[in-house]
Amino acid sequence: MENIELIILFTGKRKCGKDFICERLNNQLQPQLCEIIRISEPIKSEWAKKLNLDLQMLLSDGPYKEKYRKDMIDWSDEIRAKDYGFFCRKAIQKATKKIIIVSDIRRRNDIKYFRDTFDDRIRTVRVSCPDEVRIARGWKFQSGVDDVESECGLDDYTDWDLKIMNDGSVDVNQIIEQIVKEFKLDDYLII
Ligand SMILES: Nc1ncnc2c1ncn2[C@@H]1O[C@H](COP(=O)(O)OP(=O)(O)OP(=O)(O)O)[C@@H](O)[C@H]1O
Repeated sequence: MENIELIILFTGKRKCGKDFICERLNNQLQPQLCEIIRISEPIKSEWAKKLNLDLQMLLSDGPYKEKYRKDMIDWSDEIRAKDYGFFCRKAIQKATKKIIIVSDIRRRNDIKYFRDTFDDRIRTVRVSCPDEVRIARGWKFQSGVDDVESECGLDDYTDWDLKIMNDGSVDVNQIIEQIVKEFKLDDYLII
């Protein structure tokens, strides 16, 4: 983890396009230098082990993960209550590259964990998108998921290094250019 130079934390509501933007950014950066990690990965792998489920299905973006989302939130919150950095630590421990993109920051304590551990190597990005666009992308309000801390905990957080509107009106290449410029990632781009 001493090797890490920069960790970019992405956050935003369900279906705002966090994962989409992170994948596009990562694809433009040199693979030996940059990687995406997901806090949901250790949550899902522990959950899959516990219930003997198919981890790959759980990791994919589809109805399978939605079926278990609420139960995973409730269960992982029990673990966080004892150790708020548990899943963040597990996720970052596997990282090996210099530039780390975290695609699914959801809580103030997630930011706190990274801030306390990596200090000025952290950058934060808030991705936004109107509800009607999220709906068009498959979002449907779900009680116990959309009205709990994992969705709303960062609604009134304001200390973002960068805010992005991903409503489809801006070309995603422009969004990536903006991120590269803001965080001085030019040296890491694929030439
Ligand atoms: N700018 C965009 N242009 C076209 N499609 C997009 C754009 N942003 C997101 N999408 C599509 O919208 C869907 C939801 O995006 P994505 O999975 O990245 O959201 P998310 O914020 O990671 O959601 P969740 O929190 O549910 O994991 C995906 O199918 C993705 O391809």
